[in-house]
Amino acid sequence: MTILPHNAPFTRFADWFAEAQASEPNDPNAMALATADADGAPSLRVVLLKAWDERGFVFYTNLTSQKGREIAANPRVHLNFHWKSLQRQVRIGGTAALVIEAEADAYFATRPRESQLGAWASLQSAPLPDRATFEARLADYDRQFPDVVPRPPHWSGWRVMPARIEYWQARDGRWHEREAYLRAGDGWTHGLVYP
Ligand SMILES: Cc1cc2nc3c(=O)[nH]c(=O)nc-3n(C[C@H](O)[C@H](O)[C@H](O)COP(=O)(O)O)c2cc1C
Ligand code: PXP
Repeated sequence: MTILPHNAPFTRFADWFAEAQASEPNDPNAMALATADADGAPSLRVVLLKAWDERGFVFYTNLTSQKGREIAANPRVHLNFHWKSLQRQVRIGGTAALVIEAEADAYFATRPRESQLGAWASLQSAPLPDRATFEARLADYDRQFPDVVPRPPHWSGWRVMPARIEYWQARDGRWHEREAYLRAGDGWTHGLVYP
């Protein structure tokens, strides 16, 4: 079995992501994120990819949200990009780890003020009695932070460190091409998969 170098699956991601950024009309960085609760029940939602390199794929969220609590208890997650106009899918299975504080601070500082206030005001995934309650909380934080809005301690990034990456390209007759990379020590093994 051939062990490929550490960057092998990422050069393909760079190419496909660049093509998606050029061709997808909306949110080419949107990816479905699957988590599982303590009983193994899955849940799935879309998040935005905000950084990626050979270490992994980063998104930001509220750490007390459903996904945040599930990942803290079980860091095994799955990501899925579906670039419809390119008829491509990328599946990434791996383990999530929090980014370092400085990385989260730096990203949070780039967000629009409204989004920063939302990160404070939203008790993400908790029941909301009515919209006015959320708006009152937004106004409270707007007063509390008249200048710079600091990153809330409950808001940060997760980096999904991949163990398996699969590239899927649609072909006529559903004779699709699937190519999977599996982590093997410092490198990767690689092979085709029936469609
Ligand atoms: C295109 C799109 C991008 C989104 N990006 C994020 C994101 O990066 N982070 C986030 O916390 N929620 C994002 N959301 C909202 C999530 O899908 C979800 O509603 C929210 O995070 C609560 O999920 P949870 O209750 O499973 O934790 C996005 C939704 C859409 C449709
Ligand atoms: N948090 C929430 C609640 C979002 O809805 C999104 C994007 O829809 C994000 C975070 C991540 O994107 P951004 O940092 O660009 O707001």
